[in-house]
Amino acid sequence: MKIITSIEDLRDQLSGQLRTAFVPTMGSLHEGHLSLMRLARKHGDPVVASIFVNRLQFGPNDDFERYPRSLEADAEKLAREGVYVLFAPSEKELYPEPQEYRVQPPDNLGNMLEGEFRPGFFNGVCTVITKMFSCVQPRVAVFGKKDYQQLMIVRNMTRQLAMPTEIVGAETWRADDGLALSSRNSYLSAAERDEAPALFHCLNTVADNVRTGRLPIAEVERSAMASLAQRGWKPDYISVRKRHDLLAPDAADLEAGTPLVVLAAARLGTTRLIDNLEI
Ligand SMILES: Nc1ncnc2c1ncn2[C@@H]1O[C@H](COP(=O)(O)OP(=O)(O)OP(=O)(O)O)[C@@H](O)[C@H]1O
Ligand SMILES: CC(C)(CO)[C@@H](O)C(=O)[O-]
Ligand code: BAL
Repeated sequence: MKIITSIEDLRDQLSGQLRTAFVPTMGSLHEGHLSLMRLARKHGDPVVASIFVNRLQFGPNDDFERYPRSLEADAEKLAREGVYVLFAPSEKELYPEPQEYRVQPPDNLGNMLEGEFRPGFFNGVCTVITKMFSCVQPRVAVFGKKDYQQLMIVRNMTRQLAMPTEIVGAETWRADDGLALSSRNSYLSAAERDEAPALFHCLNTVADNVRTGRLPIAEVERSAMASLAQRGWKPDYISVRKRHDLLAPDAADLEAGTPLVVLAAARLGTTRLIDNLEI
């Protein structure tokens, strides 16, 4: 595996490649990331991964400085997965001047859920992904469903901007107790790690209650938020949405059996976790 830090070297290395499969990450790699590499291999060749902790998508009080970084261990894991190139640019390389040209997702999708609680987050994601795609020129790129709204926004962006990259979604990789793997899980204390699967259990309860249809959805969401809060969590949202546009379902949607997903974000101590479940 080649570790490349400059855009120019990356272009040289990948010139003439028409089937590149790309997996962008922020590093601190876990089994969920590695499952994305394996899926990428099924969709193209060579597989290119990136590691870049993108300051643009962090708010002023977010964990940019604290975000875990482990480039050497990450590179070993990627090499074992048969990744051809690891692109790991410095901030100076990717943002040599203030990034004034930005890619702004539409308000409806970009300002709800994660966008509401992390203002500017999706602007930062869309901007860095557009720039990464311009560097790597992938035919396919793989994103995890754990970041459900991000996957949808990136997919819509590539379609509306006619980018020549197909977006593939990967299932969420979980620990045996149900917790979605996430780099931020490393912030959890032992006691918090024991508590953390409650978020996924809560999503399952919501899904069960929506399926039975006995309670109004708003009531199901409220009671899920309350039960997490009672366990010491600080939930930002637990929300049932339509899978295709992430809008709240109305009675006609429920009647028609429109596919739904429940999305959640909550703080456990100082760690903010997100997860979701297709119903
Ligand atoms: N458990 C998982 N299963 C499948 N894909 C995942 C999982 N965790 C992360 N990914 C995907 O890996 C890609 C890179 O994500 P990222 O580097 O932010 O990792 P992360 O574990 O989500 O970290 P964070 O703690 O920042 O949320 C994204 O497409 C993300 O959706
Ligand atoms: C897609 C991404 C690598 C962009 O920085 C990041 O948002 C992530 O790791 O999910
Ligand atoms: N996993 C998505 C990137 C972020 O939370 O900043």
